[in-house]
Amino acid sequence: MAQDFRRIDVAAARDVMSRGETLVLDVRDPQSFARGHIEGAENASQDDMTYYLFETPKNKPVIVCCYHGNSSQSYARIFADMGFAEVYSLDGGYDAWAAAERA
Ligand SMILES: O=S(=O)([O-])[S-]
Repeated sequence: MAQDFRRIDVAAARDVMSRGETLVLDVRDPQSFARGHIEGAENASQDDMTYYLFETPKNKPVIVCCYHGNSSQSYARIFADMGFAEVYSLDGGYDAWAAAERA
């Protein structure tokens, strides 16, 4: 049975990223991404998803980030359904990440 994705907060996302190579996929629009993003994140449109789904090793942790943590869950589910072992959706999205950075 496919693993489900997990929702994580900013602190937990930082923990995952600190463990090593993690694919952080930011699914926001390019302008928002250009204004600020999680260091090392890749900006992915819906059209880019096939590439990431097929070119990313299934054992690499994937964190999906959107604006507020809603649409990222749909993307995270796709990765989980495709057999990725560790898939996360960032709760609160980039808004929460940026707020934590400012704190
Ligand atoms: O607004 S959103 O969190 O669904 S991208």
